[in-house]
Amino acid sequence: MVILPEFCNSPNGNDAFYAESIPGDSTAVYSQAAQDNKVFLVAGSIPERKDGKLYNTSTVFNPEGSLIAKFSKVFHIDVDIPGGITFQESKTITAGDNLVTFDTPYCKVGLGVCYDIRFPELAKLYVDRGCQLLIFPTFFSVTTGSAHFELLTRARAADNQLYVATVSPARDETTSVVAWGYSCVADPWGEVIAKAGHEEAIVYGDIDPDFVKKIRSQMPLTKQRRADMYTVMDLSNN
Ligand SMILES: NC(=O)CC(=O)C(=O)O
Repeated sequence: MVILPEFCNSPNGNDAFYAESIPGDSTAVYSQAAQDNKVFLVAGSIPERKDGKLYNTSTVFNPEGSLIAKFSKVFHIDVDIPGGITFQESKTITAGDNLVTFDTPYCKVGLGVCYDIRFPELAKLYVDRGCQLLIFPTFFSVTTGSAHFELLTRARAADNQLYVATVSPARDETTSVVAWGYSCVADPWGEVIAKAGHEEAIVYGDIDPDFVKKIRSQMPLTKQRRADMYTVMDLSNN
């Protein structure tokens, strides 16, 4: 499986990006690349134009090149951190309202995009749907990435006892939002098993579904939840 970062075909900024429909020129390239290389391709995310609105959408292609999943970012990054980053994604992007999973011969995968990783309930719902791997194409800024990028990757992995892959663009100091970089993969114990620096790189992480089972049987957090005290309900449209 190959994973690309958030906005992998476009600049990222409050309003400076290039949008297209799905299917479109970019997804045609992704489909061909998945087929040529016989891989599952999680094609990061792209600004999607649909029904007069823009979405931040991730597409997934199987090794035959078919589009098998499509997820639009659920949570807007609307933040104002003086001296750091001001971003109002809700001004331009419409939020998605579906959870999306896809099956591979190896494991079931749940999708989020970037800021979605900050909402533990989303990841928890994917556990309930049987996922062993969560994928987040991302574009964290240097301000928030230095504080939270690895922390959130490890936290979602440890509290859900599954693998989490967070994939970032390399850092480019000339762009309006400078990406943090440091793509990484954390395992169900919360350890980082693969990590890039901030420069361009390919990072390889081995996903072992048996290790997910082992950690969950040694420490059965899901069974130990107190449903008599609280619940997280899946009200997603699909
Ligand atoms: N770009 C994002 O959606 C997220 C981000 O930069 C952050 O959470 O920080």
